[in-house]
Order: sequence, then structure tokens, then C-alpha cells
Amino acid sequence: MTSTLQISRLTKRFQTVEALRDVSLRLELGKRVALLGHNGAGKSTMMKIILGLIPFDNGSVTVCGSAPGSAAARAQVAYLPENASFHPALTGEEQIRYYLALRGEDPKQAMGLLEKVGLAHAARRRMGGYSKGMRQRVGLAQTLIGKPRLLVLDEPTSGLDPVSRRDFYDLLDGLAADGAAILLSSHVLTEVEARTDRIVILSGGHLAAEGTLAELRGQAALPVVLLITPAPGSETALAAAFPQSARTQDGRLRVCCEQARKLPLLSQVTALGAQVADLDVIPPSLEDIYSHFSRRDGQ
Ligand SMILES: Nc1ncnc2c1ncn2[C@@H]1O[C@H](COP(=O)(O)OP(=O)(O)OP(=O)(O)O)[C@@H](O)[C@H]1O
Repeated sequence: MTSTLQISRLTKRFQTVEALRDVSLRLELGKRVALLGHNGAGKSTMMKIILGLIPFDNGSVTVCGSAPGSAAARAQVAYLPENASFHPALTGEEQIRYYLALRGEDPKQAMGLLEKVGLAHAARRRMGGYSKGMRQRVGLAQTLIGKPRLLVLDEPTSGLDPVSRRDFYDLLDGLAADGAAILLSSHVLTEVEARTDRIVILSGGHLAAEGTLAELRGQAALPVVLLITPAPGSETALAAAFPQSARTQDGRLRVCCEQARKLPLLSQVTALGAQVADLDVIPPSLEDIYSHFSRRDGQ
């Protein structure tokens, strides 16, 4: 697979603070990668280095095969800051036309780009009257100029309502399907869990974990939870069958088990036949996994 971003043993210091330490990462075309980490973990520093805005001390970084900040790299990369701000007197269309002209592209593409982010209906309204979600869409339209191969998005959904968040991720899905690689930071783990391909956890400037959700689950080896609903009249028998269980407020039995014990336990539950009304198997969430890797690092 083609790699749009290759980071190898990257280290960056700010005076006495080691913002990034020995971080290695690869980002493939068409992949959506979430960059997670506590405040101060090094996410923005990594993004600034990828964009060529600040130098680094050690290691190597290549963006589509070129040095970050070089003309070749900048032609392939787009960036959306967390709080994109625009002149309130300009319309969305005027703003995008302006950016297109700056990039040496035909300003006539503006409406097409705004249409792509679902903002064509408001393109001729002044941005002073736009909601936060609409401004984020203008920001995203700006990132699409010149069909970049790498999109770097700093907390792109912060401040958006649930529907706007979902729409935003739908847009990202389309861009990734068209072949763009997307690196986004977020503190909203539930949306990241469902809408990205790989997860990178930075902790205190180093790479605490990296992989698909399934891979991180495997590495963390956290327990699985089984929620067993007893059939009416079988509550006592089931509680006796699973002495390690705890009863939930809604009357279900909660059993925690290691991954390796999951299948034997499921067999035990199914063997109880009609005594069991229902069963839910709950794997560890990204929040559990994130806490695990962060705690392991003392964060
Ligand atoms: N220009 C700077 N000068 C000095 N220290 C800095 C500078 N920029 C970042 N740092 C330090 O580097 C570390 C990483 O900061 P960074 O902004 O990359 O974190 P972050 O993960 O983006 O955090 P947040 O989620 O709060 O945005 C922090 O300790 C921060 O104080």
C-alpha cells in the first residue's frame, strides 16, 4: 500500500519539555486515523511538524515522499484547525473563491466544493450568520482544494451537534473512499471508535499504542462483560450457576471474564437453555482501552 505519511523515531523538544519522543507512524492512502491523547500529549505538535510549521530535533518525517513544508508536500496536504475563523462579512462562496485563487486554482470551483460539504444552500450568505457546524464545513471545503492526499484535522467535530458530527464523518468517509488519507485528533472517543480505521494513542509525548480497534483490544487484553437476562422464575438458579456475577439494577447478571474465557462461558450460558431470556456480550470500549494505555503510562 502507498504511504502518504511516514514518521520514524520523531523527537521534538521545547526547551525542557519533550513534546514528542521516538514516535513512529505510517499513514496509508484511504485510511482514517484518529490521534488520541490527553491535553499536552503531543498531538498538535505532531500536526505542526507534519505541516512543516515547526522543525523537529530527531527522526524523519516524509509527506507523500517529500519533506514536510516543502512545496511538493504542501501541494498534497490540507489542514483544518480546531477553530477555523473566517471574515464575518464574507459569504462562504467568497471565502472559498479567495482560497482557490491563493492556491492558483479556478475560483469557479467554489460552488462545487461547497456543494460537496452540504453548504451550497448557504453559499451566498455572510459567514457572520453561520453556525459553528456551517463554519466547520467551510473549513472542510477549504481543505478539499486541489484534491489533497493527506488531510490533517485538529478536533474537527468539537462544538458540533450530534447530527452535524455524523454528517461530518459521512463526508470524511467519502473523502477516504476517494483515496485521501485522514489524520484527525479528537477527544470524543465514541465517534472515533465507530468512524476511523486505525487509532494512535499518544501519552506524554510517546506512542502508547497504535492499531485497529480490534488490535488494540487484543493488546490491552481487557475483560469482556456478559449481561445475562434470566427468564422469569430462573433468577436464583442463574445466580447460583454464575457465582462470580453481580446483579444489575435492571435484574440482569453481569459477568466479567478474560477474552480467553469468553467462549467457554458462552457455552455455559447456552447450555442453560430456556432459563436464559437474553444475553449481551459487551467488548471493552475505546474509552476502556484508552484509559488502560493512558493509565499504564501514569497519565
Ligand atoms: N511553543 C511551545 N513552547 C513550549 N512548550 C510547548 C510549545 N508547544 C507545545 N508545548 C508543550 O509540548 C507538550 C505537547 O503539547 P501539544 O500542544 O502538542 O499537546 P496536545 O496533545 O495537542 O494537547 P491538547 O489536547 O491540549 O491540544 C505540552 O507539554 C506543551 O506544553
